[in-house]
Amino acid sequence: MLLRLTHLPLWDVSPYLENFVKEVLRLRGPVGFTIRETMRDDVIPLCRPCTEKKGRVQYSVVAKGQTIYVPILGVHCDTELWGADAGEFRPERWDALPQNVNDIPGVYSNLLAFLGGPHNCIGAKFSLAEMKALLFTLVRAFELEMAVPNDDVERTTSPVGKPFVRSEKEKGTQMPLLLKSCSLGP
Ligand code: HEM
Repeated sequence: MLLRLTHLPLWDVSPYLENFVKEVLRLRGPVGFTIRETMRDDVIPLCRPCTEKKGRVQYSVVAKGQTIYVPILGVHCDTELWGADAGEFRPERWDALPQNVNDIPGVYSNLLAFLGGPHNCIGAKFSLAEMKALLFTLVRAFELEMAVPNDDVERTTSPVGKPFVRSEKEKGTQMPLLLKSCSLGP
């Protein structure tokens, strides 16, 4: 998928790169979840009913001091929001998003990758620029390949997911790649 960028002329790279980065943040964003603590008793309206012990409800009652789990990647993979292909890596989806995703209260592009609200990520714009600059430069200059089998790479489940090689767990975070130099495109 990455290599597709090398076949595009410079002036066509930008929209696809934009879509590509959004799709990476949707499916593989480094922050998989976060938590919040409620400051007071409250009732939170739900966008669709869910089943609790007492039956189907349209709202959730929360008590002061309760921990709320915010499933960032869970929201990004929800088929009711993104459609049946929510689990597929498909940058083209960003050219025609389903209406449902407009209600996701993220600070960036229908995603919770950088969260929302007063404590959203202050590094969002910096990291978007960094990702695009790195991808644009590296992918046009090198062919990249995994140096270990795909299924030997896993990511940690702490709030910030980091890759590690299952058979070399003692080495900590790593994702070995093979880089082959290739000529720059037009
Ligand atoms: C792809 C890269 C990044 C992602 C996906 C990301 C995501 C996030 C998320 C989800 C939060 C909210 C965490 C929470 O409150 O539970 C956050 C907060 C924050 N991020 Fe990032 N971040 C990224 C890069 C950066 C960078 C490069 C910087 C600094 C240069 C940065 C600085 C911060 C800071 C200071 C906060 C705390 C803001 C606050 O509590 O008011 N982040 N980030």
